[in-house]
Amino acid sequence: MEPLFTPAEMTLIDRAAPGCGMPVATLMENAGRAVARLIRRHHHPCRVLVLAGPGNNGGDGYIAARHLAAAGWPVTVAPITHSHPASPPGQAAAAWRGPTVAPDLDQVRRADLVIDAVFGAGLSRPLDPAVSRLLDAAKTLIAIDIPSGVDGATGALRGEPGHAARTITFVAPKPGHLLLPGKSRCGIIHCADIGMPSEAIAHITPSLWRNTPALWRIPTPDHAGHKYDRGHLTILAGPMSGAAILAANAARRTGVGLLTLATPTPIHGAAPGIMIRTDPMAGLLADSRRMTWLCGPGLGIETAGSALATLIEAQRRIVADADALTACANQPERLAGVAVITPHEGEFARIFPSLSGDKLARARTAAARIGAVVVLKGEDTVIAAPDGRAAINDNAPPSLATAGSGDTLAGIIAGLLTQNMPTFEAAAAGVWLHGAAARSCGPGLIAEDLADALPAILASLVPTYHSKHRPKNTT
Ligand SMILES: NC(=O)C1=CN([C@@H]2O[C@H](COP(=O)(O)OP(=O)(O)OC[C@H]3O[C@@H](n4cnc5c(N)ncnc54)[C@H](O)[C@@H]3O)[C@@H](O)[C@H]2O)[C@H](O)CC1
Ligand SMILES: [K+]
Repeated sequence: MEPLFTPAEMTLIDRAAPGCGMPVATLMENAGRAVARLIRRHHHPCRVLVLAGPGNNGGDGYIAARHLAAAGWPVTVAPITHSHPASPPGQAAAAWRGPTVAPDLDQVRRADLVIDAVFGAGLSRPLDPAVSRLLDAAKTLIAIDIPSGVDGATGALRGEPGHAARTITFVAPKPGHLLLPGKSRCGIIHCADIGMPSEAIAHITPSLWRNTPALWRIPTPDHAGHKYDRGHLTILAGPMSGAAILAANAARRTGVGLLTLATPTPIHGAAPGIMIRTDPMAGLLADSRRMTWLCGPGLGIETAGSALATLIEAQRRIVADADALTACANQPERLAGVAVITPHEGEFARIFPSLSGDKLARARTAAARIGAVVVLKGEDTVIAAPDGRAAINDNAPPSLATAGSGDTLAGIIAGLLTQNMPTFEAAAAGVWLHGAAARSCGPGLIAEDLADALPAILASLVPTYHSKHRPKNTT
């Protein structure tokens, strides 16, 4: 699992380090060396200017400068302000024997590569515009820990940070590396091991992770199982039946045993393996095996709203999307009892108009308020559980911004839930699978492609699945 630590949590870890036998100066030495090593690995020797701030981030910059200079690179340091001589960054500055210049635009323009070591975790107020101008003038900018001016906890911009080509952070990435708009300033993100003792890291119990397959486990069918063991998903279909069909196709690829489209009027064009039922919901709900339902895509706002209430009353496991969310505009209490909601920012704002703040905080607050997992979609989708756990997804390509993509995501999540995957894990896995499927399709993606791309992605996650189930070679 890949936890994400806020700057405040990172500070607690840093403070615990000396008590675990790891002085700050050694961590700083390791951090600066890691920065120099990564720069040498990814760039050819060139003129380097280090913009160094007053805190430990600046200290990392001085040490990176020393290691690059020792490797023969022409390096100059431009201190933005000076540090206390007795502090670890002050000592790192004192150990710098190379050229030091005033931070001005000419110096920046003369450099081929600029290291942003101005502020990291300690950013406490907006960046001075004069510093922004320097960072903005860099030909190639490499940020230490986080681009100066990006709030590591939220990804908000405090002032105008530069656009880094790469960012080298330590111990664990921070939420601000994955959340917009901060994410767009980080470039390629590297996380370096600086020898932080595990006892110091253990001071923090993570509740936020990068959404990777280490966070969840995809259900696999049992050898002796039958289709009912893999669950029965019912998807409500309405006037825009294509949305429900897209969701159904994706859900079936996740491995559900049976799938019904419940529709008031016959549907044409659905795959033959999909069951179409035109009887009233009450009849379908009489079958207790119909536990999991997807409500919303293409349904119509009024129908979705009343169907949602019926399903909640019947204590079903519900994924609410699209029209079911719009039906709850300004009335989040109508969602209490659902398992997962999958709003984009517009739908979220309609349901929770009074919630403000960063994306992570809003998703967590909403999840706690309605007692359901919230999948707040976007390039930086946040998955938040009512108990405070959250994940940030970072594998979604921009090609996913296409009609029917959201219906497909809702279908994938509902499909995993149908197979009894725990709710937070099913939502997180669904978001990741959706992104991975889109990536595997490449350019020209249409929503119909996503379901067909799922088997290869699933096989890559469960490598023993095929060999375990392939008949023995008898020749
Ligand atoms: N995570 C680790 O294990 C390690 C991280 N290291 C690096 O240390 C920094 C965090 O260091 P810290 O000294 O706490 O903060 P900063 O360097 O960001 O600067 C704090 C300093 O700056 C002043 N300040 C803040 N914002 C502004 C502003 N907008 N304008 C002017 N001045 C500002 C603030 O008052 C303080 O004086 C982390 O990012 C890593 O790079 C260590 O090397 C050890 C290991
Ligand atoms: K920085």
